[in-house]
Amino acid sequence: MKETVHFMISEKDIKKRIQEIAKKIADYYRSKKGKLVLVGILKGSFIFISDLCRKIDLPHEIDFMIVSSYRNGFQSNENVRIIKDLDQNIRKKNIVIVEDVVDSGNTLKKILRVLQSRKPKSIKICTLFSKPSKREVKISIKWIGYSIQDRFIVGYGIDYSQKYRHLPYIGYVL
Ligand SMILES: O=P(O)(O)OC[C@H]1O[C@H](OP(=O)(O)OP(=O)(O)O)[C@H](O)[C@@H]1O
Ligand code: HPA
Ligand SMILES: [Mg+2]
Repeated sequence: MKETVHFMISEKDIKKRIQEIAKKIADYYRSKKGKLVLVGILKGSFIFISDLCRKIDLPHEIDFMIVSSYRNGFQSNENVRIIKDLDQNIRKKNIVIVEDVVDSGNTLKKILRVLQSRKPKSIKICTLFSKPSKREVKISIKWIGYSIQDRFIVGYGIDYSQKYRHLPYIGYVL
């Protein structure tokens, strides 16, 4: 049977929340030394990072990584592969990893291990959604848009089997 999408968060609410997070990020880095680089994890973060970066009132650069985890249906596991790496050297830079959803934490654990080894000045994580009840590894997240219960969300860049990324609001599938 085909899944159905139920409404969860409006476009207007997301925009407002992103404005708040962007201000917190700008305030945090304003007096810090070192270049600021936002690293979007594709594909899920493509809309979030586009909206977020335009609200961060500080000079910064944007880069992307593509990682793939082997999934069976709704579940990810610990095998995460880098498909596209960063284009730049991040040594001595301040890195903000921008994610759409942190679920088990396995994707971020792998990315953090790889990026830490390149000796950036700092690495912080910003995610629009976090599902604490699904966590399998401990990940420290500096900025969280929404902490949510265990629902499979879609829209605003986030997919179910590559569908629904284009929805301007957040829904969940059942
Ligand atoms: O915390 P985890 O359990 O690792 O899950 C979170 C990751 O899973 C999703 O990406 P996915 O690998 O589905 O690819 P996508 O971003 O291209 O949709 C999401 O965008 C996160 O990157
Ligand atoms: O809730 C979710 N939706 C889509 N992809 C995901 N990957 C981890 N959690 C989710
Ligand atoms: Mg992703």
